[in-house]
Amino acid sequence: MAEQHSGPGRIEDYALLSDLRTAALVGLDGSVDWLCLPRFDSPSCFARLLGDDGAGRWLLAPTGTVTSVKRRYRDTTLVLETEFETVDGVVRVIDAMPPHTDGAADEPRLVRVVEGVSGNVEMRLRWVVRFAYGDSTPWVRRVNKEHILAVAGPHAVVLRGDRLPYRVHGERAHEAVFTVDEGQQLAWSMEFTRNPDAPAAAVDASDEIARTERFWHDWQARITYDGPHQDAVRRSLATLKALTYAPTGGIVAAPTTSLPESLGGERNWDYRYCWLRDATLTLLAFDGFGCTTEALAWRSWLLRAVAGDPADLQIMYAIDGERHLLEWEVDWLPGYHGALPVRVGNAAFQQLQLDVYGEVMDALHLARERGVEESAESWALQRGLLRHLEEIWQQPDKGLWEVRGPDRFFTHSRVMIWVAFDRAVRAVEEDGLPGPVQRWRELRDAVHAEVLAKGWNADVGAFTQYYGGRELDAATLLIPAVGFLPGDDPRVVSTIAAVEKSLKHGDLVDRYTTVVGESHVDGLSGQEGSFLACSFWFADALALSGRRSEAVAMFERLAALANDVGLLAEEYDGDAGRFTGNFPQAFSHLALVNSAAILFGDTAGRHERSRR
Ligand SMILES: OC[C@H]1O[C@H](O[C@H]2O[C@H](CO)[C@@H](O)[C@H](O)[C@H]2O)[C@H](O)[C@@H](O)[C@@H]1O
Repeated sequence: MAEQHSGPGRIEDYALLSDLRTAALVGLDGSVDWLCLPRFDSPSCFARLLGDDGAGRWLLAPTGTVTSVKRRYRDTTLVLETEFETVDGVVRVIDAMPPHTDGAADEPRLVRVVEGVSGNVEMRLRWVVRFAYGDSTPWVRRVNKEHILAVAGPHAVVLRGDRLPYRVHGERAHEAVFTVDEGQQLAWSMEFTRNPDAPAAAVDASDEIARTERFWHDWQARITYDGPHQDAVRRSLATLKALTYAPTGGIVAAPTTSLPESLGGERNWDYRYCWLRDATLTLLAFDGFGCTTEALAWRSWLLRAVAGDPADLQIMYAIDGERHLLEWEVDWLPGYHGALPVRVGNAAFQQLQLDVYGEVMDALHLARERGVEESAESWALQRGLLRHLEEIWQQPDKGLWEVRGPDRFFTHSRVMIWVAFDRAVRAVEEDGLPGPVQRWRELRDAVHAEVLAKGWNADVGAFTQYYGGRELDAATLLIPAVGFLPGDDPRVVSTIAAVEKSLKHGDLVDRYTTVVGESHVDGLSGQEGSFLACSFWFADALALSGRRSEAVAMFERLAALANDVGLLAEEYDGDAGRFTGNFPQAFSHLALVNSAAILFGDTAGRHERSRR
């Protein structure tokens, strides 16, 4: 009984399911501890991840002692198999969320099947539904022999299955205990419904699992990568696809909120939104591996989201393009192992982060280079963005790390402003698109000179985090990757050495220093884990500076940090040997695939072409 009421597992204990509209996290203990319905950014119906049993969960696991658990996705798909070994035998739980396909009028559904592999194993199904991030206990009733309905206000789910649970005396929970014999198969499905009085008809769980498997196999067949580390690259690409909201093409940074960047700390953020930075980099990753459809879908999303006045550009939007992501604290949830606050919404939507202009221009430029035809609307949008950038580029900003401290002239932001004007010039020179190329050339050259004069600090021997400062920032490792300077430029080589000395611990690289009393640049207390994307960027910078074999070895060690099913969180706490931050995170996975492209693909040419 104690286990039933305990808190969530380690972050690395979770596996991801997604139907391309929302996602679930399933623990090694067989418990679905996170699910928001019907969208990634909807309120949760299972939130044990940020609390305990009372915040909602769906457990399906042996009642007795489990002697070992093995887990895997079927091939490169998102059909998850968890095998529990007990003294009485072995059972396999199969979990899947059938993907939404274009135009289908289906609703999100989670399918769970248990198969008896050997012996006779007693299982417990415990179903605790709490809507509104654990705040709303539904009215649960057995409508007929086939289904149970849980309803509270606007939220409703239907549970169907071979062994429906009963209300546990004295608890707001439902349970079924039953034995699964060798060769036996039992199935359940839980579906979101907008019409509790007439929910959609029952489905066949095996068919739904087969459909899910087929979808992911077909999707993987489009990936063109045939280099080394296929498993890691394909799992990362599938994870990025799984974070895509199919109805609009928007991409969430992660499916979770408030998994802490430092265990027990306050650096807890809601990532269930579409950042232009993260989404743009994801687009590049997709496009580099043959997923042009996703690239086009994202470009349409961008055109819709940014439509209107370029001065209104935000750095992030909701997955449907909604602009207001007001941040609030869920004060009734205890947080992941006590890490408070739990936040919903993200105040960063109002920040000025100038790097975003460079990322958008770079992504659309590379898409053109790879044969994605430019559209009139898309080029008009880019010209509008550049017009606005011409007016604001001399302002300080919050930088790519979205600091909550004062605005500064962050070196990385300034480099990315250069990227924006550089790609504009090249659109005219190389692709024949119309525009005021001479003005853009002058701006490009002015920013370049400014960064070399103010971002480079000869005393420190590095490009610093912001003009006039002495602190370092791993984002400066991107300088060769975007073509601002060649990888073998002495200032780049020296910056790599400085980052190595101050921000790198083993293979793990911090974003910047968070030592209290030093910089306070981010305006937050406490420290954080090392940022996995920065760790991959370090490997990229090594490769681009000519140290390829070291880079490959580092890439391999970093890729090995993924959990048993190939997933990466935002950060890694090297001391605790644990994942921290939201999970799985697009930034980390796209850094992995971009590194693979640099190390094992033909993308190196991109950097050559980008040099001035
Ligand atoms: O750590 C402080 C900031 O953390 C979040 O931002 C980070 O995640 C974003 C999404 O992956 C990424 O685009 C950004 O570069 C990261 O710093 C959070 O969203 C911010 O509100 C917070 O200030």
